[in-house]
Amino acid sequence: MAGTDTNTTAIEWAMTELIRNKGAMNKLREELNAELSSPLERKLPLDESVVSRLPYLNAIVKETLRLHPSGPLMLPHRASETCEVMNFTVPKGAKILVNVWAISRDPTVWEDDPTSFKPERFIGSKVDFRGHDFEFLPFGAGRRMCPGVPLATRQISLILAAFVRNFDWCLPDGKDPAELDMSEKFGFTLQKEQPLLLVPNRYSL
Ligand code: HEM
Repeated sequence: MAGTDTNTTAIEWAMTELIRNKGAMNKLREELNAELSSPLERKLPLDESVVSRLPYLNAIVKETLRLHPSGPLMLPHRASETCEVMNFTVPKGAKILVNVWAISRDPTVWEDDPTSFKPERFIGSKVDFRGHDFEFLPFGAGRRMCPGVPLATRQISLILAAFVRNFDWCLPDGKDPAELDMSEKFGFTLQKEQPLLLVPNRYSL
């Protein structure tokens, strides 16, 4: 998959959700202001060492990848042997696609309003995208899992933090965020059908 479309798609969906969910945007801004409060930190550009101190930002990245996994069907796998999975026979050589998109919204696993953007569900939760929690597999699992996880999560987090720390964002022409088109374009990566267009206004404390 590699990391250009995947990362930019994730950032676009995260900003879309933050514009629609003002409470989450404000909470992230509060976390950034509180954590990066020293006069020196306010002046310096963000670096990756801050990411581990920003739990709400981490939760936003996870919640974005839950609702909008950049690789909705992972990459195709092939069964090396015939095997049984939950009473289904998977014949040797079958091509396997894992529907990560559907698993991430499954109401039997994600009980609290699974189609809503709620980063709070990951606060205090041990569910992570390291491939051990099968209800949440935006980067796959096992030997062919995405090797770009550390780079992807740092890049996405840092870019989002810089966007929200330095700018107030709104939609052009006073458009109401509730009316944003959330249609998805299914493909190799899960892009927004209508690209997100936002207007930045400089913000400083
Ligand atoms: C939001 C960001 C990203 C997401 C959601 C993502 C997701 C995925 C997924 C689902 C797979 C298939 C895993 C499987 O089939 O088990 C994959 C494979 C892969 N990804 Fe990523 N990826 C992202 C970013 C990156 C980045 C930044 C890089 C590298 C710089 C990268 C490099 C790769 C490579 C090389 C593979 C193939 C691994 C293999 O087949 O052994 N990805 N990725």
